[in-house]
Amino acid sequence: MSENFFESTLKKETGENDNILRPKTFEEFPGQDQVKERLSIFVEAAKMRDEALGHFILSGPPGLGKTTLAYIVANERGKGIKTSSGPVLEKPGDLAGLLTSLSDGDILFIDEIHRLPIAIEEYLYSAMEDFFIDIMIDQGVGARSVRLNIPKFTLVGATTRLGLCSAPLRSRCQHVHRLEYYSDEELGRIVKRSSDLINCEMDEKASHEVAGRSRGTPRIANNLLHWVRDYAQVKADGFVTWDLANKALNMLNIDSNGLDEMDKKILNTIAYNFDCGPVGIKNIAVSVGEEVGTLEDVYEPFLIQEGYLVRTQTGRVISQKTKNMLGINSNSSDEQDLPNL
Ligand SMILES: Nc1ncnc2c1ncn2[C@@H]1O[C@H](COP(=O)(O)OP(=O)(O)OP(=O)(O)O)[C@@H](O)[C@H]1O
Repeated sequence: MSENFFESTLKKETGENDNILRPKTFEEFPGQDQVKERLSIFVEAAKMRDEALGHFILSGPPGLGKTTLAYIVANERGKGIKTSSGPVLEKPGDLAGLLTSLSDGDILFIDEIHRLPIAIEEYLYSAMEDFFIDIMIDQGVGARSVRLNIPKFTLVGATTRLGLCSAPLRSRCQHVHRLEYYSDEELGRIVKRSSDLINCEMDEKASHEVAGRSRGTPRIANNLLHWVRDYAQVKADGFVTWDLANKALNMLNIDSNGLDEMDKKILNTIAYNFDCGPVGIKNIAVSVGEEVGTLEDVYEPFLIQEGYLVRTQTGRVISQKTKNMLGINSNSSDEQDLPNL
């Protein structure tokens, strides 16, 4: 397995099994209790008034369930859902096509909404507020504007970077819901549910091991579960014991804290190449050979949340917890001699 296991696993869906594993109701969705409660009240109220839900944004790191929650809201409201993503919508016509294909009350889910081109975003404003868009037809002297009325839809935007969503877009949304990393206990429930759905037998200790190494992220938990199942099938009789899960996960170079090779590379780089920081994200990206955006979206949030990394005004620094883990004595003048992770 490559050192970028988490990155690749976060960027794409697992494949055919993924839809089976996607919860379809709030009830089936462990974790994110506050967000779920707020959304279920929101849905219930819209149902009682027989209205479209107000527009809202789901923000948080990749793989935490933003898309899944949008589908659940549509399902619980009894309406349809169409999906697209910010970078895919290039021309106003793309957006017009999507909007006119909706029915009253449907959800339009736009992933990576912070990457919508500004011209498209401006079209979206009148659609969100007054349910029409003015489209320009032809160019030059023959150019004219045509008004298209569109159904009363609900925009659900998903973003990993709330800070990059424009103020006009945010102000047109009724709520912003922030998804947090899952606890090991919640991930344990997700692993149990998924293993039942894919007919993978495992003992409780094994499912806790998978949960504990999943960086608080259901998508990773599901992908690790598939790997552990493959391993147990090839190396044993298919039943996943703790020992087999442990061996399978060690093969992916994921440690017991859920840190993978890239996490360790980032922490080591700051510690040994940049004197524990502060160091700018661009320098880290060049040193570890990764894109700035991936570091910011995928790696940093978890490292910060778990207290390994601190973001300061002058750059990133490693925390005391990381120094302890690396065996770096804060007072030592010769840190280069100390062991790497
Ligand atoms: N609370 C949950 N319970 C069970 N499975 C979940 C939960 N949240 C997410 N998943 C699973 O994890 C996978 C990833 O979830 P989802 O696609 O909704 O994440 P996302 O936040 O939209 O990610 P991205 O930002 O990359 O688009 C889903 O296929 C689903 O099976």
